[in-house]
Amino acid sequence: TSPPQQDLETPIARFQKYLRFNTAHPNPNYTAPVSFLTSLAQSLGLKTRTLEFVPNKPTLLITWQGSNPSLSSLLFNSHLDSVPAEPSKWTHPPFSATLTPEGKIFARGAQDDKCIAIQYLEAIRNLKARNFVPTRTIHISFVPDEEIGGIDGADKFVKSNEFKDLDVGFVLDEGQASVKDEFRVFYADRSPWNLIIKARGVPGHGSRMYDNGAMENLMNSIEIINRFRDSQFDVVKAGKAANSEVISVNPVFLKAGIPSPTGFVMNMQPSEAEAGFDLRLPPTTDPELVKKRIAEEWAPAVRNMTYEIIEKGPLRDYMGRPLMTAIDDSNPWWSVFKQAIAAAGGKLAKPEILSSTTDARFMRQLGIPTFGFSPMTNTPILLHDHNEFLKDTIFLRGIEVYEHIIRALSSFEEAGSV
Ligand code: MET
Ligand SMILES: [Zn+2]
Ligand SMILES: [Zn+2]
Repeated sequence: TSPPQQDLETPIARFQKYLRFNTAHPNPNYTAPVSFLTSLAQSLGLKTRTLEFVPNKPTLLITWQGSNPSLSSLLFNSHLDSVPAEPSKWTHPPFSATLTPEGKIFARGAQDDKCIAIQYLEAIRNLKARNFVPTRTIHISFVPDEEIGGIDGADKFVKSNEFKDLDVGFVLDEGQASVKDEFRVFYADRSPWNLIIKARGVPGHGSRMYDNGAMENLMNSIEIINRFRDSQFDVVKAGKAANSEVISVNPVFLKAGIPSPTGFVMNMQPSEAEAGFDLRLPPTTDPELVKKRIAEEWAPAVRNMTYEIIEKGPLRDYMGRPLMTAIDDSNPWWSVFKQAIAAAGGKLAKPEILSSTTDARFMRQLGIPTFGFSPMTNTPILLHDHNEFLKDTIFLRGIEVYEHIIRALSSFEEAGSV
């Protein structure tokens, strides 16, 4: 474990220091980590800028100037925030960044995604120490609010004039751990929708059986939604598609009943009942078909149902195309990226769609080729879980991988116009 007066002389110590800032929702502390990252970047001779599109929600932008400013730049993105943690369910406090004798660093954010933030900077430190000079300019962004949808974070950043001035040609954002020896790379995310369905119905005595009660109407809908969920999950269970290639719909809250001081009134049937769902749509999904299904089957007016869909971000790019980055010869960055992983001595798994969602969708919306990548092999997937950890050896290896990636991408001159 770490001494109380922690020095910052090693990459692991700097990673631990960053992990100790509590940037969990609902009250993330953004000020302290931004000032830590700012001084870290300045000690490396990098230019820093803090942009504040919404008060108290800073985006930190770090720049390593390239030798040829006429080429488009590279952007390495990560988010400052994390999901909450329940300390009582953890073996080590979630913001202690405890390093165990077997080299595991326990912290909320160790995988998602504070590892890449420090790895980007450590890779630059090492490249600078070897007098490497990038041809393309390299930007690193640290954005707020990814975990709550990115509306005040990456979305505002990519739509700003400051972003336009960066002339970004290619983006790397976070990915996900790999349980195998191969690195995973993501060319698309699923898009999130929040769905709230509300039933109204005939109220009445708890003892009566009658048709068209609110609870009955809601439960009918839940059964229908669950059948759809099964139909999607069966495809995955049969091995015909990955989790991220089907539509997921999972109930996340239920709200009904007439409250009483001891809980709920038990002999009255309520006139209203509500349920909330997390939906994730693969990039090629036709949203109109899903909306039709919701209107006609999941929350039909004939069963006294109403609904609200909250689309958390874009589904299509500015040209109306699905938000997918090409993984063929039409995207020159793909082959440069592949070569960089090979040069690092790594193996790359088949590119995937990410089951969850990242800020990459906002960059893809602009048509900028964007991959999701977090260099974690042989690591259990613990994002949003209890006891999230990353092994020191995996973290350090990731720095080397980014050195190769930055070297290759920033020296790539052919794609001058992309
Ligand atoms: C709702 S926007 C995405 C937030 C988070 N990264 C998730 O996938 O759940
Ligand atoms: Zn993340
Ligand atoms: Zn997350």
